[in-house]
Amino acid sequence: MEQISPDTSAPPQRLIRDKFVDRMWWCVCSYCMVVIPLVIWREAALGGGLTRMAPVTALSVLTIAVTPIRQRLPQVVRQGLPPALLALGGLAGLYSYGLQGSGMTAVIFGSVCAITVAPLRTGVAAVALIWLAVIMIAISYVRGALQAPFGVEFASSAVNWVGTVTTTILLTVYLSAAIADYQRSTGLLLRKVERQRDQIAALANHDALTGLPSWRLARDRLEMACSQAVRTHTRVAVLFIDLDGFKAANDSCGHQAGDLALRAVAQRLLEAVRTTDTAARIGGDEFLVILNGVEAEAAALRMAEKIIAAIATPIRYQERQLHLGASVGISFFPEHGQSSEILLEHADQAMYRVKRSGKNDYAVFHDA
Ligand SMILES: Nc1nc2c(ncn2[C@@H]2O[C@H](COP(=O)(O)OP(=O)(O)OP(=O)(O)O)[C@@H](O)[C@H]2O)c(=O)[nH]1
Repeated sequence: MEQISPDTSAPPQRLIRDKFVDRMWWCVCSYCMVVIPLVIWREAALGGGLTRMAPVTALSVLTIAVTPIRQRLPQVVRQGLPPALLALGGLAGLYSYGLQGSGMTAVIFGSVCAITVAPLRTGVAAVALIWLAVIMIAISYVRGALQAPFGVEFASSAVNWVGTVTTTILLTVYLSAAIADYQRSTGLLLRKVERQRDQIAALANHDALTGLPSWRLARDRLEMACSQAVRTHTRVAVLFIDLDGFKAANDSCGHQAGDLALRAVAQRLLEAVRTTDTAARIGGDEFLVILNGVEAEAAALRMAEKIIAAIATPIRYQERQLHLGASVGISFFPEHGQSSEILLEHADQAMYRVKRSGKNDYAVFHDA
């Protein structure tokens, strides 16, 4: 799996943009290496020297020269030079040869680069200026104020076509690769963000120690179970389980033993309930079981007995045995409440009744 970057100090968007700028730099550098001899060739063929393209040729030479030290250039220069060079070269080409050179290609790619690397407003302003210049050049040609220095004869010559086709292919290949890479990196970043979002959601919805759903997720499941029970004319049972003797086990054997006991209880609850039911940890030594589609109260009571028996089985910790019990309070939807909060509160009250009357047993909520 490709890493976006090992450097975690810089924001990922900047790392992706820096990578794109570097690819773009190589693209422009190779373009310059091909364009300089082609321009010289073309200008020599026309017999006009380097007069028209001289400033762009000089800028191209400068770009090639500073390529080895591009990382040390100020960020604004590193990001701005390649699109500026493409756009200026393109405009100079359009100005000099009209549509008979590869000027338009360079202008288009220069605009794409400017809008990709610059902040939105600057990019839009730069592209607007570039295209204003294109329109002015076009109007000058249409009105006859500007004329290409060669006629049909040169336009159909090998020199002109080799120059136009080569530079267009070069720009297309390099910039397409750079843009594809940019998109891939952005996709990777998005997937990373999605994974982290899922992890955060999982952490919020699950208890870190036991892996059981937290109250947050259990509440959603309880609400769904209640809606389903209304449709199927069944009931939902909420079993509030508080461990007995947990503090003593924790105090005598240590916190690690307590953690192990909590994980063991979670495992036993999962084994006791159906996969369609929910076992959750909602507090220190408090668990919740939600039974869906309960048809008769007796089924929930049998489940309470099963859970009490499962938790009563001693838990082995090193050379010792941890003995726990469970006090279980039960409430039913719809008769004991319409909302998840009320159902939980009533199951809690029933559980306290068990605690007060000797623990390790179950009781169903009643109003009295
Ligand atoms: N090891 C461990 N202990 C915890 C954790 N969360 C809460 N506790 C401890 O669990 C204990 C819960 O106390 P009580 O509810 O009074 O325990 P109890 O002995 O079962 O008492 P009753 O509920 O009155 O029967 C406290 O000592 C908490 O410190 C945890 O994640 N790990």
